[in-house]
Amino acid sequence: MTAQAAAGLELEGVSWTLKKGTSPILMETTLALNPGRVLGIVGPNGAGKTTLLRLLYRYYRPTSGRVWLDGEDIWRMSARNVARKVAAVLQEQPTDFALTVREIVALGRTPHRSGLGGFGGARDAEIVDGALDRLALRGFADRHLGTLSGGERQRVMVARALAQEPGLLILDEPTNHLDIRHQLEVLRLIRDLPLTIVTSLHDLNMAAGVCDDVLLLKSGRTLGFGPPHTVLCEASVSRAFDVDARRDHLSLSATDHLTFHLQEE
Ligand SMILES: Nc1ncnc2c1ncn2[C@@H]1O[C@H](COP(=O)(O)OP(=O)(O)OP(=O)(O)O)[C@@H](O)[C@H]1O
Repeated sequence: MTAQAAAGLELEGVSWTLKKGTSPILMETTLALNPGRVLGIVGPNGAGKTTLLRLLYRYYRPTSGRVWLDGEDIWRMSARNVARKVAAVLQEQPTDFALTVREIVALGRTPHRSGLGGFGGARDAEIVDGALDRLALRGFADRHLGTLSGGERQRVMVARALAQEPGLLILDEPTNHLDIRHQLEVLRLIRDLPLTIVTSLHDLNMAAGVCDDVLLLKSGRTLGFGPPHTVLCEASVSRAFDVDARRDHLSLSATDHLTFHLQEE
């Protein structure tokens, strides 16, 4: 259903400082992501994950460095063009509780409408229905958002982002509030969508299972960037989270699995 091609993303020495004279919340970060890749941002509380995501959807302007989207500096693009290319699903829940699920998902079409109002017509309706189907929300289409559970609302926000037909999808902890089955479904969706995706994740095993690349942050500093099996090694994870991390190979599922233990005094 995505009409737009996946976007290429590049960060070139991007840092962010709240106020002059204070230490950066995100230190200079450089990375490149080819179209269609899934990048996981991981790290302990306060590491700078949300800050980095905010820099990607043009909510924060970098203090230094640039964010390039398909070779264009996002601060040289119009806000509308960024909104056409980048969709974000954030932690904060919306307050549009009086709108129906279909109305919320249809809001995803807003950046693509031209002129004043401009009803979307048949194509918009088709895209909205496609997004509702993808998140198994057809049965909820006429319910008011305020009557939905936290997990159902989370799925509505993902559907709205898909209706936006972005080239880059930003997800802040997308599995929060979701039960195991819906977590697995969202992870499968992340793997299957032909989009470039940047997602913060607390669960490192999940990150290893779904991401092509991982960025490991601690106190705003990059501890590693690359494929999960390289970045999420025992030494780096132990250092980042101040724990003893152990990586075991599970022979039945042929996957690696991290477990964590408090360091001995
Ligand atoms: N606007 C702000 N004013 C003051 N401090 C801020 C602001 N934004 C971020 N910070 C601080 O910067 C650090 C990084 O915050 P950020 O929300 O990016 O971390 P995070 O990795 O997403 O954390 P968590 O896993 O707890 O959600 C934190 O110590 C936070 O308190």
